[in-house]
Amino acid sequence: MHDDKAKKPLAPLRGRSFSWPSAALKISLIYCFFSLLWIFLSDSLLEMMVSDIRILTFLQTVKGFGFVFLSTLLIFSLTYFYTKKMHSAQTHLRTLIDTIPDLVWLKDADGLYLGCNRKFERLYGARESEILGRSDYDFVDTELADFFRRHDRAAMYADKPSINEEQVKYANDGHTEILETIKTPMKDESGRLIGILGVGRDITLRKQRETDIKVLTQALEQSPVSVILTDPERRVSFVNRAFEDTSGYPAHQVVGRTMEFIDPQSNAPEIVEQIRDHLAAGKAWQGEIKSRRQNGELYWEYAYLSPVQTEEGEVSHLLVLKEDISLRKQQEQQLKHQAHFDALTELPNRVLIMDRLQQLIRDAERNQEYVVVMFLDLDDFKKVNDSMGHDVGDLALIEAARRLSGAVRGGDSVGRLGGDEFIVLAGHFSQKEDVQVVADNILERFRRPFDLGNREVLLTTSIGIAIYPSDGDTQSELLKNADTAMYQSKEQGRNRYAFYTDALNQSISRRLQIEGYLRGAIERGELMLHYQPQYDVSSQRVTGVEALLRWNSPELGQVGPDEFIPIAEQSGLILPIGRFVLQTALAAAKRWIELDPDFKLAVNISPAQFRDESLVSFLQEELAKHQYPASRLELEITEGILMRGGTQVEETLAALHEMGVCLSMDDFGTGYSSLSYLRKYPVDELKIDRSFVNEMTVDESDRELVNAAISLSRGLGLRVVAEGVETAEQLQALKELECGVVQGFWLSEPVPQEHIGKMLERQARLPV
Ligand SMILES: Nc1nc2c(ncn2[C@@H]2O[C@H](COP(=O)(O)O[C@H]3[C@@H](O)[C@H](n4cnc5c(=O)[nH]c(N)nc54)O[C@@H]3COP(=O)(O)O)[C@@H](O)[C@H]2O)c(=O)[nH]1
Repeated sequence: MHDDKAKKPLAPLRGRSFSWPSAALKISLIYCFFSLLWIFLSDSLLEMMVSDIRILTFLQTVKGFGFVFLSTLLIFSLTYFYTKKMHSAQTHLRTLIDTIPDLVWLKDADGLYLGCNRKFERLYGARESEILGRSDYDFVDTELADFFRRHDRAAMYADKPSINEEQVKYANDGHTEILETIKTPMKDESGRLIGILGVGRDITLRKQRETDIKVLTQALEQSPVSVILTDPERRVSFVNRAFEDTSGYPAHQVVGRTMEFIDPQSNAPEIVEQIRDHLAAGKAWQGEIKSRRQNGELYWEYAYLSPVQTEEGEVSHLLVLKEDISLRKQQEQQLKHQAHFDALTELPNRVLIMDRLQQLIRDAERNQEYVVVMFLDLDDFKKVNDSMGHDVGDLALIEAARRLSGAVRGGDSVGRLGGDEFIVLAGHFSQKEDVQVVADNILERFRRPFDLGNREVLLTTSIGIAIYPSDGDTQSELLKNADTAMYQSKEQGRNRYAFYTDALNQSISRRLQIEGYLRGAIERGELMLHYQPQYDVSSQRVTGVEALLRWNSPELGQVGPDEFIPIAEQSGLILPIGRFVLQTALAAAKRWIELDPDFKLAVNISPAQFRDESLVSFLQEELAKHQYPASRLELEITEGILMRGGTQVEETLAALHEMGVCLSMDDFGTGYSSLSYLRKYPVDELKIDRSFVNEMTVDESDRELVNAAISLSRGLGLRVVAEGVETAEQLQALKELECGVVQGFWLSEPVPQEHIGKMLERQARLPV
């Protein structure tokens, strides 16, 4: 391999004469032929023509000069002709080598450059003449030069062309290329190895494309979306892993087979048709479809079907992308369900019920029928929730929903509006009277106690009924009016139903008006207190007063507390109002207690105030602020508060008692008048309701009841106050029954604050 000849550098590619031997031979032979011809012909001819030896000698000399001249001319012509021909052949070859976009070089067996083309010059940043006779080690780092050398040798040893890839950096401008290099061992005519011819082709772009295709293939393969590629006849040529995983079909079972993209059995015919039409027209289609897994299970997919076109516009493939959207569909279903159904009871919620009502109204309008809207509210549900906990409250709501659903006909709807409010919609009534049957049926079902976590609780419902078209012709109007009627049934004593009426509507409007104007009445200074004196029967002196709230509304005029206090109760306004009353009354009574240390201030406390957990601390603060003795304050509470009972009520009562605040049971005799409350709770006073006092002089039984109340109080050591004394006879009768304290219009109506001071100052006595 390493022979001496091979080591000798060959002429560079530029200027090398690869046809020189044959051209030289041709010239020599032609010259030889013509010379010999000349010699033979010219001498014979001269000898034939000239006999004179001198002339012959002269002519031969001339002929010799002529021969030299002609042969010189011939040699020049031939050399010129062949040199020109060779040069042009070389130039062509050179141009060819320099023009091809590949790198071309020739190295001897020792790795010394024998020639290279222009592109190669750029690689090493040197002229060919500077490269010749030098090796790669003179131009690139050792590692790369070793690499080149290794591959050169491999090709030479193998004695056949070898291909390898290499990355090179051009010395002229620093850019890099990936080359596919073909190294071919070069031999001379005798078959001796001269060296190695290298051709390096820039495959950077091809490589980049290959990488791109690889990445794309990997991306398709790893894509979470199912990818299917088919030919125009729907024969599958590729499916990715997501397709296999989602559909359950392994690739080998589908590739090569014809595939339908949509299952006509599971999808709407119009969708199937749409897809077929689109694809037939060479158009893309996208949308939701139902697909079937290999195991037969149906699932939702979002599909994108698109014809793939060649540059010429021919459909070469169909690309199908599909995403499993079953989970999203399921969530959508859930959301839809949540948007329309109550999570606890599974009943339709307000949105759906309003929708159904609208539908019922439309049907009823067409068929000249009635639609019934029943608004239901569970009575005392709050009590269940508060006393037994929300979990039990939830059980009660579920059971109520079950009972309501069982009480209506198949086509009727039961819904939950929220909290303990339900709605029943019943259509197709031809006469209003039938409505009562449904309402009675519902009430009947609530008569049985609810079994709530090992406790039996009686939970009734109040129903308000509005009927289309007489009570409204829109859903919202009917619902509002049914709600209004429901309040009416609550007020009428609960566990009953009430029909909506116009009068009812008016009373509700008034109620709403009052509530509206009552808001901010304190801040606007519209509320004030009057005080009604209470007289001690034995001393005949004013011993105390009852604080009574007055509201002078600029818009509504004087509104009585018996009208606005219940509204304040229901709207929650009673809390700030109640605080205002206590603060104002304590501020006024502070002066009165200075005039009479035994003076007693009575203030009405409503149930909502009593449920307010800050009542005790508020009172403590106010009593301290006004330096008013707790024992001189009396809170008038109704039996209702005690009836509701519960831990909070008991704790508040105990705390008030502890503070020394007196408790008076107001309106005694009108409610259940359960004597057990008097034993159970720390009550200090009974206030006999004015309805008994009013009648006691005309009705013996009322007199007896008053007598009984007084005796009971005496027996239990309680103070007794008779209210509503309107006549001298009534006062006399109470005196006879030895009633302790009296109060009433005959003695004094509720009066402004300044009157009380004057009364106390002049030590006003009972009118005789
Ligand atoms: N929670 C609060 N309730 C209050 C407050 N102020 C008043 N009220 C309650 O409103 C109801 C109506 O009160 P009012 O119109 O003030 O009537 C009181 C007296 O004016 C009336 N009364 C007194 N004597 C007579 C009489 O001889 N005849 C007659 N027809 N009425 C009379 O009785 C009402 C006082 O009743 P009572 O409270 O039961 O002692 C009423 O229920 C008030 O409690 C308040 O600030 N907070």
